[in-house]
Amino acid sequence: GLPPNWEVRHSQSKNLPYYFNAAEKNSRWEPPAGTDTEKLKLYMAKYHSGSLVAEGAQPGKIRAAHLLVKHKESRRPSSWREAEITRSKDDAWKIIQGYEQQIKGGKVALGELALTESDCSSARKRGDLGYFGRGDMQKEFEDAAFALKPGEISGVVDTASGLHLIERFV
Ligand SMILES: N=C(N)NCCC[C@H](NC(=O)[C@@H]1CCC/C1=C\[C@H](COP(=O)(O)O)NC(=O)[C@@H](N)Cc1ccccc1)C(N)=O
Repeated sequence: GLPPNWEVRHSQSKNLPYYFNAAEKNSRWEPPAGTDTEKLKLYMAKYHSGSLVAEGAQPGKIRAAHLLVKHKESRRPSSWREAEITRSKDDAWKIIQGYEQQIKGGKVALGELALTESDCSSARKRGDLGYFGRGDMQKEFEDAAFALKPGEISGVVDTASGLHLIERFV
């Protein structure tokens, strides 16, 4: 709800709601102090029902998380977990295949494992890479990610960074 005398109006030109005070005859873009923002968010969601897309989604972009296991042949054999990564590529394969079995066996979520095991800085965000489009990631990663349906998890993807498992969200 809004404080007394305030109402939400709609700006056709900007296709955005604005706040109008009938008593003071002034208007503003941001909600006046004392607005119950929880209800406001609900109102916004209802108001835009259907037209409100997930924040940040743009056509052609997807959102995914990954778990990266680097090895000594990685283009940058270092990470927040390990200053110098010396495991062999073979060992990295065994490790990430174990993770794949745990994840696809429903034992643990990819994001949960990424938190502690991923050699990418996105580990602290459970591997979440945010939205990205074609051209942002290395080709093998991009092709694998875009081939997934939302909610699906890839097999092991081999890039110059290392070995990845990818979970596509959107
Ligand atoms: N959102 C974007 N556009 N960020 C730029 C991505 C650059 C891109 N990266 C890759 O293709 C691989 C696959 C995913 C992560 C990644 C590699 C590396 C780890 O490997 P390394 O580079 O040490 O070899 N992690 C990153 O880049 C991180 N900034 C990803 C990230 C971390 C936190 C929040 C968001 C994104 C590339 N073209 O090299």
